[in-house]
Amino acid sequence: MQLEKEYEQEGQGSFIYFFKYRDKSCCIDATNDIFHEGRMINDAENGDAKQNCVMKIVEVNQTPHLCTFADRDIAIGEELRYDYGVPTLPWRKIYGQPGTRTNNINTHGRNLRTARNQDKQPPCTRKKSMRRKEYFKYQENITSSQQSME
Ligand SMILES: C[S@@+](CC[C@H](N)C(=O)[O-])C[C@H]1O[C@@H](n2cnc3c(N)ncnc32)[C@H](O)[C@@H]1O
Repeated sequence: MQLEKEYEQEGQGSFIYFFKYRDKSCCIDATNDIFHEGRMINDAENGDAKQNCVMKIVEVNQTPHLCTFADRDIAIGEELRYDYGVPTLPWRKIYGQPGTRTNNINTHGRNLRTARNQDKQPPCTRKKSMRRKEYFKYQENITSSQQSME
């Protein structure tokens, strides 16, 4: 929680996923993760037409993994969204969609400033941080190595 506040103060946005696993409270901090695209998935409340994924904890070799599953057909170019499970998220108030449900698995995002910025710009077109530039470079490398294998 302390770390989350620090990130918030630094304007990093929120990439911490809280969940319960075998009766323990756990969290995965993807703030400095540049490789896993799951960290880019946005929030939409269950029942909202924009919600198209669910996040599940899948145990593999006694280690919990966060896995995202589509829960309906998703069109090409459609933004992925699952229910973060927190009724009080600031953007839900901004958009006049006060949360009424919770799946009780995480508490992403309390960054009102970021949420307001995102209201103005699509999620992936915000000013790129160094981490994100590195990520795109990584993606380019993968694509070019795939092409050279073909
Ligand atoms: C796990 S990140 C998702 C990726 C983020 N959209 C990005 O581009 O870096 C969580 C942050 O995304 C933003 N966010 C997620 N869902 C949102 C929504 N429905 N409306 C506005 N902002 C949202 C909030 O700033 C939140 O702290």
